[in-house]
Amino acid sequence: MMPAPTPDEVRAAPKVLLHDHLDGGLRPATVLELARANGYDALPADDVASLGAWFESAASSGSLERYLETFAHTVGVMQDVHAVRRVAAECVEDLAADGVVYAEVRFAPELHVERGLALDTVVEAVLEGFAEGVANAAATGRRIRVGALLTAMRHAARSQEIAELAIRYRDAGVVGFDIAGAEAGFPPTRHLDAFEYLRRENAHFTIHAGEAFGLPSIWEALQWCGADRLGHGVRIVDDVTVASDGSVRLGRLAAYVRDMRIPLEMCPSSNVQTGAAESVAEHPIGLLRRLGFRVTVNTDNRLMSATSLSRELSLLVDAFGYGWRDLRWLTINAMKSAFIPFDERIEIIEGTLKPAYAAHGA
Ligand SMILES: O=c1[nH]cnc2c1ncn2[C@@H]1O[C@H](CO)[C@@H](O)[C@H]1O
Ligand SMILES: [Zn+2]
Repeated sequence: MMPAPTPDEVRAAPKVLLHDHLDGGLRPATVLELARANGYDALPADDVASLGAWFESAASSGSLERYLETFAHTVGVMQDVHAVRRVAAECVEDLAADGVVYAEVRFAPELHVERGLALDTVVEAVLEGFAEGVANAAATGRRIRVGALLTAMRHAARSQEIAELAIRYRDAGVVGFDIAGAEAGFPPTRHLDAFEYLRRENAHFTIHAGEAFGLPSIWEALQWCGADRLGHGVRIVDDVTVASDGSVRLGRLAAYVRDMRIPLEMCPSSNVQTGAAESVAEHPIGLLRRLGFRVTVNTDNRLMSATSLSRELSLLVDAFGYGWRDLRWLTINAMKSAFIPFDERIEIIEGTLKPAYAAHGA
């Protein structure tokens, strides 16, 4: 038996992150500083430790709707170019320090226009911040590549506009599109026009589905909207039957997801906080990985879950006894599922990921 990967080793290993929200990953100290600088006076705590603890506990309500309420305070301090750019730069620095070599970071431009910013300005500020973060990381010897995903809010009606924005910036660092927000009552087909437009533009998108609502949401996301990947997708297990003798039967939707290698952007800690999973040990990721679904591991919101990608992976090492081969498989799954061009994905897999995991015997 190979020794289990330690938290330090997992942090040092190159990792790939597909599902991380910019407005869910601020440093608590930055939230405080920006609030002071912008006159945002609604923060629930006024020191770094209590504010960090507040986010994690307020987000652990067992409901997605209550979890999402905590974003009022991060979005609240991200309403000017300086703040947005700073948060984006720090995000990349933090991911690079955690050993992430490729990340797709998402945000909803429409949430950052309360004080008059134009949508284009928000996107440009984020992209500039990413470039700054990449340069700062390089100065400390860490190489990371970052792409942006533009998110439209599913309860709102701006998805077509946001999809057009994603296409406008596709050659400047935006690699895809997403919808997020409360899932129950807001099915993906509400935004069918935007998805059809993106498909005509040969663009990529993922859809938050199967997190706080079940199979119909996943089915619409794939079969009506044409999503390339699923944000979370945990409820796909509702279409998997495990008999008492251990034999497994997949329903038609689960079979489609596995057969078509649809990437599942799974976020263990976030799912426990919103009640989508009972605990990390009982997270469907264990079963889905065993069955060979294209599982990827993600952070969702590092601030609200007080986590990092290496921590999420280490939680799985503890819960499921994952070793280096499992970590390599999850990481390569994620890189294969990225929205950048095929040749660039292969280069990261062959040039960076495989050699590093081979050094651990995987
Ligand atoms: O796990 C999630 N499920 C659904 N929506 C989410 C999740 N995490 C964050 N957001 C929503 O996405 C917006 C843009 O980043 C956030 O403001 C939050 O409202
Ligand atoms: Zn999410």
